[in-house]
Amino acid sequence: MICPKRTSELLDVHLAPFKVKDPAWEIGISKIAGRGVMATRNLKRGEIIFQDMPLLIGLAAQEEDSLNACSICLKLLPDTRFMCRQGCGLPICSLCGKKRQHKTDCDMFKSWGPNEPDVANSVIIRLLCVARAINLTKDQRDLIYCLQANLDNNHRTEVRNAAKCFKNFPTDKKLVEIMNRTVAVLRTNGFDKTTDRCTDNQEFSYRALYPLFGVMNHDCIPNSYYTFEEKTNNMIVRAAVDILEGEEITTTYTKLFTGNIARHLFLKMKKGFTCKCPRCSDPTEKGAYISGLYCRDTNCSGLVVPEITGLPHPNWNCLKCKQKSTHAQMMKSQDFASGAINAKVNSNSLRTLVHYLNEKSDSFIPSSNYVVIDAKMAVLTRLAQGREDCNEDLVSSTRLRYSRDIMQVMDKLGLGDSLLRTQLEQQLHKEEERRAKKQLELAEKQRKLAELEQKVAEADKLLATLALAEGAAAEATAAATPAATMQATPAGTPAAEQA
Ligand SMILES: C[S@@+](CC[C@H](N)C(=O)[O-])C[C@H]1O[C@@H](n2cnc3c(N)ncnc32)[C@H](O)[C@@H]1O
Repeated sequence: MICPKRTSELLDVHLAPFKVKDPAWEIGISKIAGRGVMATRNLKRGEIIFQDMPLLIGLAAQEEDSLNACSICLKLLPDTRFMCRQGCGLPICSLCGKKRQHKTDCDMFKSWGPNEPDVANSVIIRLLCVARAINLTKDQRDLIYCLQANLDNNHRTEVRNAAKCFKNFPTDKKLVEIMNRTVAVLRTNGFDKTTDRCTDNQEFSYRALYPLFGVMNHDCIPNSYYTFEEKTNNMIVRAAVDILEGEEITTTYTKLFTGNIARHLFLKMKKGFTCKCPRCSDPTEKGAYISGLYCRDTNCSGLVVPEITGLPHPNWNCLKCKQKSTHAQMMKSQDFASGAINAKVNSNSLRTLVHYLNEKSDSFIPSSNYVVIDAKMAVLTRLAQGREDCNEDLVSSTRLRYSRDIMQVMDKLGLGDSLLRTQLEQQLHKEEERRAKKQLELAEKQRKLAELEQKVAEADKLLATLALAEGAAAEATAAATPAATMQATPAGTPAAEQA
């Protein structure tokens, strides 16, 4: 492990633009693993702990990504004529084509001679983030070397494959070593294909190295969360809960709503370690039962959860009847449920999906299971994009119900603040406001109706009084008419008709 002091010195240089008198963090020896980021004072939930900026950033350009995105601003471009005309093999927008960073990238790749410079090649575009390490300053390069690099047999493959796409790829051992090391550092500490960010529903697909963030260790219930500044891509890390002075500041490397086994496998395979946090040591995951499935015994209504063994295929136990099941048996149930729900998630009808989740899925999978949570998240995302085939009442009740369901899971897990919680709270708030406004409008309508009804009643009363008065007047007139007049009227013709 490189000493925390040297790491701090290099980080100070990197983070000079954000220098503050009394930083809330320092690099220290971690109880979790190697170095870690520690709180230098008590921190309140929501407080900014630090800002970080990318030392390296570039398009992820993975196979499933569209390649027509600018290699500088990372924004999606029209899907024709987006390649640089200078022959470097990089996609670029008209604004960024004039920037210094592009000139540096373009000169470097041009000198390597891409085989087909006019054709977007994912291997070349993906390499850019790594190759940019060559043009960093010595301090910046030292910082890369200072970060942990999990070296496996595969870490040289990326550069080896990229070399085949150029005519004059560097053979200088030092340059190739810098790139190979950068690949390993990016894999250990970086982001790849982040799905955390999107603008106008367009997902950013980039890989990046945020060095201070790279020193943060993982916890399945992290005590911090991050957001990004749109224009600069800078990262802002905040306290998710109150943090005490001296406590380690942790982040999560995995999705939060995955079960113990899936997280264990991901961390083992991708990050090379086994997490021993309290959530990973609790078969119920703090009572959230995210991996929970129904007992295979049809007479038992218990939930079955995996044993904590650290093995990828543990046995499962029913918490009620204590019956044991094999991993393969429980995976059959999970696969069946995942298949059924995902088929509905991928179908076109949002109404059908909501109906399925509300009325059907509970009969074969507990609502706490991650596949149900994922499906509810998918519904909320689709609702945020438009109403689709749902009427206003269904949209409103679904938003309220699913946001509350997901927040309940977060509370059970003990998750503090996060971007997701903020978004859910905003949705709930908006929905509650909308409902309150609708109720006010309804009350106003009822008030007006009551007012009208009262007016009608008063009018009726007035008419009745008038009618009475007219009747009385007619009677009085009749009574006052002299007998002579009556006699002068021809026989059989009422006086009124005459008039
Ligand atoms: C991004 S680095 C974290 C900083 C690292 N501790 C250091 O000294 O530079 C990621 C590596 O730290 C270790 N690590 C992080 N979180 C861990 C955890 N919860 N349990 C065990 N090892 C962990 C693993 O070796 C992982 O590959």
